[in-house]
Amino acid sequence: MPSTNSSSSAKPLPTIPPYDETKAISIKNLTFSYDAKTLPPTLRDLNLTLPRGSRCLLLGSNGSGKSTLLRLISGRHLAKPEGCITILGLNAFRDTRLNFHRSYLETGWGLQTVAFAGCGVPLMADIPVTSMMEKLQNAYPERRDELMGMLGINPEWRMHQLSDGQRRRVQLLIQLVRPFKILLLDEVTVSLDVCVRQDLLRWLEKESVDRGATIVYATHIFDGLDDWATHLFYITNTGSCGWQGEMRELDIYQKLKAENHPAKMLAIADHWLRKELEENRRQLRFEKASGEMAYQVDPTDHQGGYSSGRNIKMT
Ligand SMILES: Nc1ncnc2c1ncn2[C@@H]1O[C@H](COP(=O)(O)OP(=O)(O)OP(=O)(O)O)[C@@H](O)[C@H]1O
Repeated sequence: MPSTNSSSSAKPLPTIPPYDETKAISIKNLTFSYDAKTLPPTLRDLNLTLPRGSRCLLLGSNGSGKSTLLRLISGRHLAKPEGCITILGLNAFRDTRLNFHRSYLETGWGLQTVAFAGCGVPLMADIPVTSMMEKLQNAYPERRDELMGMLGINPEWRMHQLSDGQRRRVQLLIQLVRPFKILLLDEVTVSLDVCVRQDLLRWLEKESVDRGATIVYATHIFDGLDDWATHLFYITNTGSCGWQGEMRELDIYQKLKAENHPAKMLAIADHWLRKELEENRRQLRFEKASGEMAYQVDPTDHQGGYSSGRNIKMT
């Protein structure tokens, strides 16, 4: 697509003071509850340090707190103790300079509107792709063209006529077009086709290698991620840290790599999350058996009433 503007039209971004590049993202003793008075903590005593240019996968079961952690890093929630999360050396919640250097993409911002730098833009209006956040797109014409090519976006597409996957490609274009230092991704590849997803992952890797962008990515889809991440952060189903560090420090990963395992990340996730699931099921059976739930188990059912439910009586 021909450029309509020169890249010099991009306004200079607010500068970030020099920071320790080994700590692009730094989290110290983070415990977070949505309502400290009535709810137990969602996240417990988390610590994480990510250097500039790292790509960190967030792994955890449903409800473990991945989105919550990403929202805290993105500055949408206030973390306590105050200042326990710093991004590029700045307070993740309070420092508005970060709005220009940090990008956050989540599944939920999906289909109706996209919030970007405080503006709501309809994603389903009868407008062409080129009119979506036009000024922003035109501020970075080379990057826009590169992204449009990579995402296979036709500039003539009209937003109200797009499929979910096509609309998500446009969302990615808008959120990625301004060069970011920090990128937070919450399961954003859902509904992308397999080729675009692979190309996006490669493009993200290039951003971190060439420009030193730091990326945190929460997902349950591990295709194409076996050699993508430099770091891994596993949140358990109690919101605490199950494992964190560089991939090369993770023994099970090295073992699977040596075996040439075809789906290393999937195997690691399955190994850890299945343990949690089995423990959950065991506790559920125990609670049922001890009558703590609204069920009673028929003592003749040697499966504890769990497997078929046929011998469970409602109290
Ligand atoms: N606004 C909220 N108020 C109260 N509790 C919340 C809120 N949002 C999320 N939670 C709870 O916090 C916990 C973590 O939710 P979160 O969405 O961060 O998990 P997740 O790891 O991203 O899950 P998934 O893999 O299913 O997307 C869940 O138990 C959820 O019910």
